[in-house]
Amino acid sequence: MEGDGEGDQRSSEGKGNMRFKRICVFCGSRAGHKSAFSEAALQLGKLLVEKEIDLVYGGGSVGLMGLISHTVHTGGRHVLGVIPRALLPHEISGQTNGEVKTVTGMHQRKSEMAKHADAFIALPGGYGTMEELLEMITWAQLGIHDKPVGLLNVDGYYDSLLALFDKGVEEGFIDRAARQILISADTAPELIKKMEMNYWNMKQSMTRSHPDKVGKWTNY
Ligand SMILES: C/C(=C\CNc1ncnc2c1ncn2[C@@H]1O[C@H](COP(=O)(O)O)[C@@H](O)[C@H]1O)CO
Repeated sequence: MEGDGEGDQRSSEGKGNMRFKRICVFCGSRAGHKSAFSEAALQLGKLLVEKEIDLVYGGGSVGLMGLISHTVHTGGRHVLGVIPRALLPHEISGQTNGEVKTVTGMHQRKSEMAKHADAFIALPGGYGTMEELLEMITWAQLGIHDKPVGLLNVDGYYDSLLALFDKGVEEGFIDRAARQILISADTAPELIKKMEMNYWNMKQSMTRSHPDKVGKWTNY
């Protein structure tokens, strides 16, 4: 991430200078029933191109994954698809857009995706997307990384998941501070803006809670 040098003492007003270079997007291997989901994937893809941000994703061209990767790739940005060998056959995942990195399994895939990106965004999706999102939140909570995690809540798709997280706080299972790890918004421009603004706060709070991990964040 640019604007993130050692000793950078910018105030909150200066945080707008932060710029992501590569974002990892988790999203459905299906397109879902509403056109709003596909439209959101296309809008996020176009925004990444406009903001000169590269894409890391799960590889393949199925569902929303195909829409966003095709948009970013044809828009001229670098696309890295990280795909387990077992999902590589075209009949399972389709043609991967951009560079393909083949890995042995799902665990290696996630750490590769995390290593190559400086922020994460989840679009609507199923179990796979939710599992990837939850793992990145958990890793942030444990101090394994300090990268922003965003949720694009298209058409309220994730309202009940967000309500469950709030319930987790209310019932004492999720720390109030850890609830702030996940940044959500209804549209891609709003989400990326919030994530850029939030990055510096997040880094400071992670440094306070995990001083031993400073400088070692990408230690998966
Ligand atoms: C099983 C089906 C398609 C499998 N094709 C996939 N190709 C690449 N990556 C995938 C695939 N399925 C899941 N993933 C990963 O999980 C996320 C999407 O899962 P979801 O359950 O569809 O939300 C995605 O981010 C990938 O990293 C036919 O459905």
